[in-house]
Amino acid sequence: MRTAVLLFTRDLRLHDNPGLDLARRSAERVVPLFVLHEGLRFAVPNRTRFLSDCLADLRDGLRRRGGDLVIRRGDPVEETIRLARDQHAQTVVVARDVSRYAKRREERLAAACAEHRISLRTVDSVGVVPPGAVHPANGDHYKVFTPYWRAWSDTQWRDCHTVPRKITLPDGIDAGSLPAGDGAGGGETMARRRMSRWLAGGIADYPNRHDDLPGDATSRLSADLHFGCLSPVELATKAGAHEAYVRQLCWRDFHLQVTAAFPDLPTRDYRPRRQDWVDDPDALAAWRAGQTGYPIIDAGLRQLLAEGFMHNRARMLVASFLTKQLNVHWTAGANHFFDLLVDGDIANNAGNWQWIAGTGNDTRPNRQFNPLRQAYRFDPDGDYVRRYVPELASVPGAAVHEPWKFGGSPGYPSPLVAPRA
Ligand SMILES: Cc1cc2nc3c(=O)[nH]c(=O)nc-3n(C[C@H](O)[C@H](O)[C@H](O)COP(=O)(O)OP(=O)(O)OC[C@H]3O[C@@H](n4cnc5c(N)ncnc54)[C@H](O)[C@@H]3O)c2cc1C
Repeated sequence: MRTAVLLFTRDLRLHDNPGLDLARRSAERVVPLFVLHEGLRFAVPNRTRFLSDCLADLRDGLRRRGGDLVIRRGDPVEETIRLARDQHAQTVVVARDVSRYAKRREERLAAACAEHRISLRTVDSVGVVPPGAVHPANGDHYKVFTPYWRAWSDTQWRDCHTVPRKITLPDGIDAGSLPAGDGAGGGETMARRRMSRWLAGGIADYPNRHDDLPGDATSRLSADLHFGCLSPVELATKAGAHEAYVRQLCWRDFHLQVTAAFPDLPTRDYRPRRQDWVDDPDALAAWRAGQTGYPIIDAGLRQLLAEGFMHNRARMLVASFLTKQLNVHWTAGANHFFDLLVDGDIANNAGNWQWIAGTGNDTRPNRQFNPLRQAYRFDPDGDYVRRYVPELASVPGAAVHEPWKFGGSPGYPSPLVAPRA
């Protein structure tokens, strides 16, 4: 009987999983494996808690189908090869990914598999359209979103794979212990519930409400997509005619294909256009703590501290404030986001930070968001600010956006830089 080891990475689902489908087609016995690579920069508490839930849920789903999720700790390549050799596996399956870490893992896996005469098979599962599948005539990736969106919209998406009814694991494998979880809401089961609710409700209002800061009317599926608890192909297919929403999934693919072509995106300017960066540790510390004296900025940053999430509009405002008003380098802000976001994602985080900072794929690199105008527009009654900035909770209405106009509020700082109308 043939055996395949399926190395799960961030495709933690049974529905529409190309790796699982390929492993089952290439062998009668499948060893689903996840390797906890502890000490990685990626492994911050907010994400490891969510990941623990994802793994527990995946194990449950695999067990219900006769299989299991084998957990190992250590280097993913060494552990995969060790298990493949112990089980006399002929095949290892893994999903391709775009970060430098993932590419290096795949290269090392390919070398180790070749050394041990194991066949390595790779699949695409990270985006709707695989990175590199569409590219302009004169280059390997799209540098600007709109032409990418046109090309992306013209592609035929693959069909979704069905969920396997049965998975056969070789006998006698030690499944290993799950990391401790504490109910952070991760995992395919919860993700699919969130997706169903979203498709049946909120998505219809997305074009009108996606920027409604207090309304919190976006899908909140970013962490599910990041960990692959949801298939982006399935979500995009089901979202169908809701173009405004599908376009956001295309933005996700856009940053994936930029990162695939420029894996230094999280550390190096994509377009080194700016020399005016300022080293200001005090301003950076105030920004991180949500103590800038600009209520709309502080509300966003405090949402991040409290929830490990921030509304997209607030992400844009706080990033613009740091990089265009304080002139602090975008990597400082991106690192802070990456430390806290449950959906923290190399491609999306770096791609968006560079877009805002004017060093990335923006066609208008000098764009600045005026925090006051944006506050009145997207939080017209001040509810978002009052929710996250308790020092201002008793200030009624939109007056909350300019506390300096009524002499300030006890315990709330004055603005770090002079307000502009
Ligand atoms: C400075 C900054 C940093 C960001 N960092 C991240 C990050 O680390 N991880 C992350 O997933 N998103 C990031 N985003 C993009 C976006 O803010 C989040 O994806 C979104 O807020 C998640 O909420 P949602 O799932 O309710 O989004 P929805 O509005 O419901 O959008 C649906 C999905 O589309 C994708 N999407 C939406 N907006 C964008 C965008 N601008 N770029 C790429 N994909 C998008 C996401 O996968 C999202 O889940 C960042 C944006 C900015 C401005």
